[in-house]
Amino acid sequence: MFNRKNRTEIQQFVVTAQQMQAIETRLFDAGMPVAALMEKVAGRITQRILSKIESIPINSIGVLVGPGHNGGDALVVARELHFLGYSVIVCCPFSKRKELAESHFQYITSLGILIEENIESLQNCDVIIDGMFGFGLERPITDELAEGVNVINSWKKRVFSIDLPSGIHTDTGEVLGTAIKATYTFCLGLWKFACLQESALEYLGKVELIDFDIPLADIEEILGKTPEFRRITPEIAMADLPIPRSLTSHKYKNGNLLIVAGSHRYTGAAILAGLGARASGVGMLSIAVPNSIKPLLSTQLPEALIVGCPETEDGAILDFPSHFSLDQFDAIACGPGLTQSATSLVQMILECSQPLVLDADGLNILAQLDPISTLSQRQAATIITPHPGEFKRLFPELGEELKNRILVTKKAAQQSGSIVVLKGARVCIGTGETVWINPESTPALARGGTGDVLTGLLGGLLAAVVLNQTPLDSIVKTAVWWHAQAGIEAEKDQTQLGVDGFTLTQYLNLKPIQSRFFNESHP
Ligand SMILES: NC(=O)C1=CN([C@@H]2O[C@H](COP(=O)(O)OP(=O)(O)OC[C@H]3O[C@@H](n4cnc5c(N)ncnc54)[C@H](O)[C@@H]3O)[C@@H](O)[C@H]2O)[C@@H](O)CC1
Ligand SMILES: [K+]
Repeated sequence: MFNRKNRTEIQQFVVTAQQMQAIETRLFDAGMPVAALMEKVAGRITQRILSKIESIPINSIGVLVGPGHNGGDALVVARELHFLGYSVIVCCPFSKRKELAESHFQYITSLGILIEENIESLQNCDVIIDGMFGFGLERPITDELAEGVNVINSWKKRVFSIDLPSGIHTDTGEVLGTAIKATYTFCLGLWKFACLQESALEYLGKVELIDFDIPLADIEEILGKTPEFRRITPEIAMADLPIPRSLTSHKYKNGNLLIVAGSHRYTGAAILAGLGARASGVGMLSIAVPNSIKPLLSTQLPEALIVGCPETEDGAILDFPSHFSLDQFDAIACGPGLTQSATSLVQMILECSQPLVLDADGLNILAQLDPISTLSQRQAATIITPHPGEFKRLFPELGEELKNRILVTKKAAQQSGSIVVLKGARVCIGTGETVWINPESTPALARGGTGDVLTGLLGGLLAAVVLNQTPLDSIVKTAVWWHAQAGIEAEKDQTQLGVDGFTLTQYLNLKPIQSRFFNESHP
């Protein structure tokens, strides 16, 4: 029996407009008629829209139609909804259409479907289907068309965008002039970059992929055997989580992590990183902090070995205690709350030969040390976790390119030879060969302290997998996805304002996060 599960991997692939066009061209060259494909795709879009509107009372549906094949899709959807008995109003504010769109336009005219040119004519519709532009948008939306889009947005109706919200750049996700604010975006065939770019987030609404059976061989031909840009799925995120443990497992097999964090001023950062590492299940945890805050850490993390360190006059770590060796650790996580006074310590850590997660002040100190050459010289893997501000300090010449977060992450990873975790609403992970993007998160995580938790979690997983030689980038995906899912779960219980760093740590080991994966992969 045909098993559709082997198509779940297409949920991972992310394409540019150019790549999508190249893939579709292969289908057409192989003999798939363009009109047949449009018919098939629009049929699936119709089904998806129906599943969202079945339970709500609908008097009429407005369909916004553009001049190209996005408009063609919309016309077929309009026709099908008409045959299903819905009252449909089509609005096409263009006098010229591509041939196939024109043909559908003529046919729906013959069916007596109401056709208007003025966008205001959709004002009384209960829902709007946006088929104005898809990946063929080539210039900003201006003048009357822009006014029309803004009017639609002002109605705050339920809007279903076909492929992309009209006005969104397919690759950067930027708004070109203005853009439709969708309630749902049904991305067609393969995920477009824009669906994972932060600049488009306020416009996308909920995003869903509509698979239309592009053969995997055609995808592979254009994207290669291991596509460069990938979306993290639950299966991918959990694949390398080091569970279940062997029945004869012991603490030394589950990683030995050293966290270097905190200062007299930022005590909490060390605690939150420690709690993040605790949730990772790491076998052995040591936390190096300034001597004066050692008692506090011991109270909060009784299982950890707290290493009290000599401190600077302003309460930062000056150095490790004498006879302290970094060699005993499987991995090091360094940075949260150190302050910039810990420069010599960070320099020493950068020179060690342990895999390293570097965050926060660790990154600010690195920024002053010729970051690219320092990172390139490291003998072990380095994972850096900058937010955009830290990123600009580390890679000033890439600062301007931050509008395309996916591409800029790739460049930074290639230049530095590190795994780059660019933080934000859609975290991008650059490994040199691949950029992974986390598709789900919550603004509840946008507050101080949640990053410290990620550093600890990442460090703990890193220490655990170094021993079993799992590729390190795989657990970076795990940590980023897991952290975001914990935020989402915490928000459900605690509201969007209730997810402080400590609360977040209490949700990391929640069963629903792991069962979500198991439910999806073992239905
Ligand atoms: N290629 C295909 O056969 C398939 C395409 N599909 C649909 O087709 C879409 C792509 O179709 P197209 O390549 O025709 O592109 P679009 O339908 O996105 O738009 C292209 C048209 O818009 C015009 N245009 C672009 N920017 C404009 C602006 N700012 N103001 C006014 N006019 C502007 C262009 O001159 C062109 O006529 C996809 O997004 C998807 O919805 C799907 O049906 C699947 C198959
Ligand atoms: K659209």
